[in-house]
Amino acid sequence: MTTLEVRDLVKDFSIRSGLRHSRFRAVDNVSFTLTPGRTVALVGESGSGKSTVARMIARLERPTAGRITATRSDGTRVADRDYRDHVQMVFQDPFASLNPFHTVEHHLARPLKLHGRAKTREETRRLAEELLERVNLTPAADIARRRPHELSGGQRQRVAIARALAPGARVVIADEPVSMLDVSIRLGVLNLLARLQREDDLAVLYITHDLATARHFSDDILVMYRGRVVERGPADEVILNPRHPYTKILAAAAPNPDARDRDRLREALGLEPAGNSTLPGDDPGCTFRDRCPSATDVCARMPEDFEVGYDHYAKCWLRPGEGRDALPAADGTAAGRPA
Ligand SMILES: Nc1ncnc2c1ncn2[C@@H]1O[C@H](COP(=O)(O)OP(=O)(O)OP(=O)(O)O)[C@@H](O)[C@H]1O
Repeated sequence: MTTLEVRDLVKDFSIRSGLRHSRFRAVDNVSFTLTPGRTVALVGESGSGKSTVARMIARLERPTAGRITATRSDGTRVADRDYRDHVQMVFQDPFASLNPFHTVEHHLARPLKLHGRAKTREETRRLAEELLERVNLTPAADIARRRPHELSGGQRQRVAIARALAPGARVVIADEPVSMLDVSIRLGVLNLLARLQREDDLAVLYITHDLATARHFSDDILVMYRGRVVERGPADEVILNPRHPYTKILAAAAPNPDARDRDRLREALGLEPAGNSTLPGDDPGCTFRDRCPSATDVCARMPEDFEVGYDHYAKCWLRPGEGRDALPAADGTAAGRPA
C-alpha cells in the first residue's frame, strides 16, 4: 500500500506576450494526502489548476515549491527511481494517450517488463490478458491483438486504466477520466475504477468538473479556485453543506457542470474565462472576492483555512452560521463580529 502526501505545492508559469515576460501562480500552496482505499475528488472550473496538480504528481511538470512524497505502508519512502511503480495516471483523452501504431498487448507489455513484473514472453502475455479481464475487456486474447483505432473510446479508456495498473501502482491519478466519453458509458468506467480501487485498496485522486460523480465516487472533496483549495471536507458535507461562496455557486450550478457545459457554467458564475490573476509573492487576498456576494474589506487579505465542520474547512472569512454582518474587521480581528 502506498500513501501520497502533497505539501504546500506551488507552480508558477512564466508567460510571454510580445517582449513582456510575466509570471503567474497556477497552483498556490496546495496540500492533501491520498490514502489507500480512499478517493479524493479535486473539483473546480476550467483553469483552476487541477491538471497542473495532476501533472506535478505524475512528474510531467516540476513544482516551483512544495513536495510530493510517496510512502509505503511500512513507513519507508518510495525512492525516485521506484516512484512510477507506485503512482500512475489515467488521462482525459483516451484517443491521445494510446499509440495508434501499437497493439493493446504492446501497451501493457511495456510497463509490465519495464517495472519488472514479467520476464518471459509467455508471462507478459498472461499478465496482460489478466489485466484486460480485470477491466472487463474480453475475450482478452482478442482485444490484446487489436490496435487503438479498433476500439471504442470507452474500451480505450479501460486499456489506459489497465496500463496504469500494470506496474502494480497503488496510487492512481485520474484526470477527468470520463469527460471525453459518451455520457452513456461514463458511469461504467467510473464504476470500474471504483471496483478496482476496492479490490486493490488503491489511493485515488479523481479530477472532475462534475460535482455529482465527485460526491458519488469520492470520500473527500477538494474545491479549487484560481490555484487554491478554497474548501475541503467529506464529500457529502461539501456538496450538501457548502461553506465557501464559490462552492455554493458551483453546487447550485450542478447537477452536471461537466466539460461540455463549461461555458454555460462560467456564464452562470459570471466568471471571466479561465485564468489566474495571482502573482507570485503577492497577498492578493481572497481570489474570489471580485465575484463574491459576501465580500467586504477584510477579503483583501488572504483568509486562512477555517474549520467549519468536522474535518471540513473553508478558506473564507465568513464563519459558520454567520452572515455578512458577522465578518471580521479589515485587519482580521474579530472586532467586526457581534458580541
Ligand atoms: N505550460 C503552461 N504554461 C503557461 N500556463 C499554463 C501552462 N499549463 C497550464 N497553464 C495555465 O495554468 C492555469 C491552470 O491550468 P490547468 O490546466 O491546471 O487547469 P484545470 O483546472 O485543469 O483546467 P481544465 O479542466 O480546463 O484542464 C490555466 O490558467 C492555464 O492556462
